[in-house]
Amino acid sequence: MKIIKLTTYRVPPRWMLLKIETDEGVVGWGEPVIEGRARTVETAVQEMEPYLIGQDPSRINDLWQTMYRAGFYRGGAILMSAIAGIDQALWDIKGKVLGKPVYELLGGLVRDRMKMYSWVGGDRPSDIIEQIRTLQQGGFNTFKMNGTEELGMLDTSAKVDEAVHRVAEIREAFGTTIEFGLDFHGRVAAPMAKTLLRELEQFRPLFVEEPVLAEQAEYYPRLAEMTSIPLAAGERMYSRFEFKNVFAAGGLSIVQPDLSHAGGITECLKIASMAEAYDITLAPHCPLGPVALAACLTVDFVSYNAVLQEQSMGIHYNKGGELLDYVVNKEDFKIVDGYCNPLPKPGLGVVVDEERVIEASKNAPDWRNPVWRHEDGSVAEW
Ligand SMILES: O=C(O)[C@H](O)[C@@H](O)[C@@H](O)[C@H](O)CO
Ligand SMILES: [Mg+2]
Repeated sequence: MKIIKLTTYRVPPRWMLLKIETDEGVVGWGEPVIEGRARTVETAVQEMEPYLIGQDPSRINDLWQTMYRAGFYRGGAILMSAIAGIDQALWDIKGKVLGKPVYELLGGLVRDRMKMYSWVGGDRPSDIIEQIRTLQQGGFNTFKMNGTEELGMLDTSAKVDEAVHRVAEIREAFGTTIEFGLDFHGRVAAPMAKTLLRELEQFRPLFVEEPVLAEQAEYYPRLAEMTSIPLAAGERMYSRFEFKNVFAAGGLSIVQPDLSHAGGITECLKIASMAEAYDITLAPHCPLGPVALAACLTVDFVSYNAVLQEQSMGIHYNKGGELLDYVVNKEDFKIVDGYCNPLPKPGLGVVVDEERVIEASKNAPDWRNPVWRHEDGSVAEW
């Protein structure tokens, strides 16, 4: 079997799907994308083609290593997202050829169902209580929200109170009948992280995500020393070569690689097992589409330390497109009592509605995240 064609489709709300075709008619789908840089990743995928066209798609390990090493420069959000989507599609092909879901090729299920969580509150966390109540009725009991709005590197007690008050209201309304993570989203600089973590400690959030920016990872062990709140990070780290330093330094309780940013299934499996050696749990990042989610679930169902899975149904980014818009087998993604079952179909388990994808790609938006500014006019972390 040989790879004969790669086709990318940028589709609403902000995703990109990749179709890899073979000379024997087996097709694999992947989701290579960096939110807000879809066209850049699309070019990176195209630049990977010389390593792939004419090659045997079953040799995923050799193709992965070639894509990673042969271009001399390596790593980073763009190249690792391109490799990620291609890797997902290659695993999809392998499973389809062998007639098995990919998790069966990786040693089989380590659990029967996977715990999912849902975003609430949007970019500027609001209406959270109502949104939690609605999602609770749908069976969710684990949520995530932004911990703050814009925050200066050094900001006021009033801003700290605002963040703390929001969390106090949630605990007041729901007690411990729900759990929630707070995503600092890189908006909190090291000087403010300590203050916020100290003030939030009493409400026991399930985790605080990106307590500081990934480029400040040396703070993770220092912050972990002063709080019992589990610290989570990983969506802006792109290979095991980045994660190894963070694992060795300590401080992270939850690692959140993104299956569409960190080299795909092949790489994230390695990251997951490295994390397990450090007693770090796995909660793959996934505010993206159905192929990315299926790739996450593939890794979740074979990783002992997988504890939580993000999914994008109803997320504030999904304007103009929803998680299941482009799949035929919607029922396979059903979430019951906050859990998702393994996807039973061969490959990644996603049946892509190709007509819908092609149609939607005709007016793909150039999604960008907003540019926020502080009161003094300087750019703010979004
Ligand atoms: O935890 C999450 O889902 C992420 O922080 C998410 O909000 C961002 O990755 C966003 O997709 C970037 O455009
Ligand atoms: Mg996040």
